[in-house]
Amino acid sequence: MSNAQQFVLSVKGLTKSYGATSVLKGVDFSVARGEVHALLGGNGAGKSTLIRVITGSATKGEGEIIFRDPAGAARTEAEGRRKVAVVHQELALLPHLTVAENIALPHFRKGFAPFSRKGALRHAHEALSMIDRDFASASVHRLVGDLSLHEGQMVEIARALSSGADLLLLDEPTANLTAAETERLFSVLRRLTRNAGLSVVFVSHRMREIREIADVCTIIRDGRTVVDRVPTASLSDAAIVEKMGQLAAFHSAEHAPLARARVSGEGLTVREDGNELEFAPGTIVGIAGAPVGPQALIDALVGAARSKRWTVSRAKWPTRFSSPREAARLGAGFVTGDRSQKGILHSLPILDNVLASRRVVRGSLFAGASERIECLDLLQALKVKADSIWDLPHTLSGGTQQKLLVARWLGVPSDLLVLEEPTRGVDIGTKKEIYQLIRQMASTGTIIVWWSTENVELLEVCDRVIAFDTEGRCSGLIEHGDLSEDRLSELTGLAA
Ligand SMILES: Nc1ncnc2c1ncn2[C@@H]1O[C@H](COP(=O)(O)OP(=O)(O)OP(=O)(O)O)[C@@H](O)[C@H]1O
Repeated sequence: MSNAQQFVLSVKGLTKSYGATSVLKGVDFSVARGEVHALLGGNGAGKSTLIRVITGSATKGEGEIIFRDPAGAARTEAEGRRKVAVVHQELALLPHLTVAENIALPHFRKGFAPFSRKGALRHAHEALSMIDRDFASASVHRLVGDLSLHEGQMVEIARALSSGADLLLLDEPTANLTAAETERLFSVLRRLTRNAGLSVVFVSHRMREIREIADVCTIIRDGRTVVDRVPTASLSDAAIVEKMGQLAAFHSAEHAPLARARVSGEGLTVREDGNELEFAPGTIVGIAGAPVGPQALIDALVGAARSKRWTVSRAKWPTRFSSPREAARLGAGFVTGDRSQKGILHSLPILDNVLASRRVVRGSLFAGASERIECLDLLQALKVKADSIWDLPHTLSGGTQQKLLVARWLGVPSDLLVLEEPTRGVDIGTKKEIYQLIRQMASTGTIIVWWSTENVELLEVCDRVIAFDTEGRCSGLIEHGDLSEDRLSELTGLAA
């Protein structure tokens, strides 16, 4: 078999434009059988667009896409695409169907195979058990619409893993997973690539995960391939960031001091049965652990709680906010981790997306000329490149949409800002800049509550971390000096 025939996928000179915007300008990308291949690049570089063109959900411009079977023979594009499974950045599940139906349905789409409920249940159970046996037993009958974002992500991954595809395209699959789930996913990927010859394309901005799982990498920058199939181990972090065009941002923020001057003012106390936590003004408080515990606390802090588990205590604040709107108006801001369903206003332009929280806080409804300037300043602070502030958010890449959610709260005077995975999908350079912007907010007295599934991020950013165990109980409070990944794993019950 020639070298080229070992590639399950070869893309050559691929171009793609949206109207006048040229997004892919001649991309080369080859994936060999049995490898995990990291597809890297800054926000807006063209990674998701490349995936969409490969899977056929977007049309291509120039160039060729060749799929090959295990014997090295070329397949037609239609045949090749049938052997590709994809996990997109945003969930693509059918909310009115059960978990089992969502996982099994693609297997019943060919020919006249009748749908078998029993077969679907068995198939879904086996698929989910690859990542989490307990979750498999507890979830197969549930409606997808009732799942949390994190649970939905597991279903989506299980569906791809069990699809029988030759090639898996995973676009930031670990964004909503805990460290333990990510580890389990990685061990399944290792097994399937080694034993079954599966090929995996892994898109991520998490350097540690890239190094842990990917044998080779390709880097795209501004729609062109700048690094083509290079062993990941042969490139340092700085070299990767440099190739992505972000070295300046990476270095300028890398050594930012954590220490901030003490801020005077009123803090915040939260209570549940037997627990009392005090948040001093200007502190960055991390939250770690499986979602059930952090979610209950966050819901109470932002006025979204259904249960009465946590109460909040601060002058002029009620013990329980009646709604997120009341919380925002009283000075409690929130960046949701569910970008697509709860964050982005899909039918409103970028301008309204950026100014949404200001409008709620100020009670204003109309965009004036000053708002446009404010919006452009905020976009500049986060280096958002948009053709026009009147464009809809779907014209922006996933990481860039995430920046809009963070921009919403920059400069809004808040006593508390709650962030759920605020750097989800954000590239390495911009991540560092967001850390800096949030530190600046903390230095003006805002209490920051930062939930992340990425332990290294908690270590880098937070003054203290509240840990929750897998049952959702508060299991400890760790000060910055005592923070370590081992300590976090111990208290959360999740492997680092
Ligand atoms: N439907 C669209 N119309 C116009 N421009 C688009 C559209 N979809 C994507 N783009 C543009 O294409 C470029 C590449 O976007 P893409 O989503 O492929 O980037 P990415 O590398 O996946 O980024 P990220 O890391 O943020 O997910 C961006 O500049 C984006 O604004």
